Amino acid sequence: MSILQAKSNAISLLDIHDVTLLRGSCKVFDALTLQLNESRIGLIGDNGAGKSSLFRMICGLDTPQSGSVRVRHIDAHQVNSKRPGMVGMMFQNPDDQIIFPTVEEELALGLSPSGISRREAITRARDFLASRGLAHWSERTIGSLSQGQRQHVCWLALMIASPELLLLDEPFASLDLPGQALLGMDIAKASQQVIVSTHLLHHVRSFERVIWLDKGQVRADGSGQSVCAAYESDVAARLAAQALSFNDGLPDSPESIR
Ligand SMILES: Nc1ncnc2c1ncn2[C@@H]1O[C@H](COP(=O)(O)OP(=O)(O)OP(=O)(O)O)[C@@H](O)[C@H]1O
Repeated sequence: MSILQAKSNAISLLDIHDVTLLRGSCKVFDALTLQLNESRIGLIGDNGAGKSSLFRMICGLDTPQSGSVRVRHIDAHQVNSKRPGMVGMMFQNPDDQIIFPTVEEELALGLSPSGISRREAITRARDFLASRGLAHWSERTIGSLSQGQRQHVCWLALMIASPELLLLDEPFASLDLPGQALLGMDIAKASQQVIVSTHLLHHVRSFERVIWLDKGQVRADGSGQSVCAAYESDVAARLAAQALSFNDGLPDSPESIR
């Protein structure tokens, strides 16, 4: 099914139950439980809150020490073997995602679960790029692309692969304003379940559900409008408190000394 088709009612069920996750010596999640059924879900929170770690568990890259992560009733660590191509992740850093030296080869990789020949996959990748006005990118080497262009390639690779569940980790971070708008429109049109982690709150404010993670815990969970507003108020309060304590620590102004 093409990602460009109108939004359908096909919604994945994602069940995270009582999960504990350690990364190195860091306990990222402790008894985390979430059921994620909405078609658009935003993940927000400070650096280190656990957003990427949640994605890594869902796509089976990290296995929790206890609890379970099930995607459409399949254990996350078995998803790749049982249903190849069911979950797709756009990594925060394009260099963690891109494997092949050219754009068309990278896009063709996403078609391999369909079992078509490499030649056919390359042809489809070229056609897809042409349909996006990017025919001139086909044979471009990844090394010749800017950071934002690489991020764009990562999104194109997910689009052509068309997994049932899309996990987008900071997908807007390096994109210019037109690129952000285009990606926002692509996400809005996608037929799949999409979960977006971002620090750019306007991209998820209209989502039906946004989860604010705070040190691995769910701090707020509700409509995009309400959760983004709660997070912004908290950040504003923290900055105000920090400014106060900073001023407390400053030496007296010359006027007050006189
Ligand atoms: N490879 C690692 N080894 C040890 N600890 C890690 C590792 N990767 C992440 N962590 C820790 O896990 C916690 C969650 O990190 P994570 O990358 O999931 O946060 P995040 O919310 O995605 O942050 P950001 O907004 O900066 O992308 C942090 O405390 C981080 O320091």
